[in-house]
Amino acid sequence: MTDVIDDGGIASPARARIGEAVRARLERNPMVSRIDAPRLEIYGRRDFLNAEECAGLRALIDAGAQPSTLFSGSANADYRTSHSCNLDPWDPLVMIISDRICALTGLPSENGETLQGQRYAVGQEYKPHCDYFPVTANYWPAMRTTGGQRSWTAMIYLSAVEAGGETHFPHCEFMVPPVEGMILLWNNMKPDGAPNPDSLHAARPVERGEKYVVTKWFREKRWGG
Ligand SMILES: O=C(O)CCC(=O)C(=O)O
Ligand SMILES: [Fe+2]
Repeated sequence: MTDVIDDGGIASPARARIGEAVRARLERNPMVSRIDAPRLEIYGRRDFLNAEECAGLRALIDAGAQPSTLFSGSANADYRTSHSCNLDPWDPLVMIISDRICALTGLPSENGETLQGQRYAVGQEYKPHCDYFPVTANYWPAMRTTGGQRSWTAMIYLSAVEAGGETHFPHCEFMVPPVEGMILLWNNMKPDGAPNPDSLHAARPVERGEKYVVTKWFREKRWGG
């Protein structure tokens, strides 16, 4: 590829400002804890959703779940073996939860992609990946003009898992076991606004039980262009 425009792969004052604003807001919130990882900005908050809200979202996922695809649309035979679906953005519960995530982070709702639901059965996993877009990918030109790079990820665990199913950050040497109702928030960018390779993460295989999550990815600009 000769004409890659690498404005999504390098430092960016605009993306740095997004990181700074969210970080400042989360640091002020007494319900939110920073996870101690020197090279990654990552925060957690328990009881972000109550049991009824988790059950409601699990039912929406059960109703819509299809075998997961990868963003690239490539075959995902063993890379992302979960079932997933985009949740209806006009569903009242989805609207409430999306608004709550925006209020927690301070990020504009128009920058947020549709909430995506995911369900992992025993043995299913999502192998190590970064949520930001590689600028060398064939889909980057389209992403550039429809909101640009992904900045923060917000992910909520909707079920406890009896064994396995942790979200693992291998470069940071920690993993988070699912806790029903807990939200995890991390910045896919470094403080200077360049993609952070240390945000690499995986969903470890579920060993016992069933894992449900919803994920919301925030673009640096309005999603959809
Ligand atoms: O299920 C998890 O723990 C991680 C999910 C994830 O990485 C994603 O949806 O991008
Ligand atoms: Fe991810």
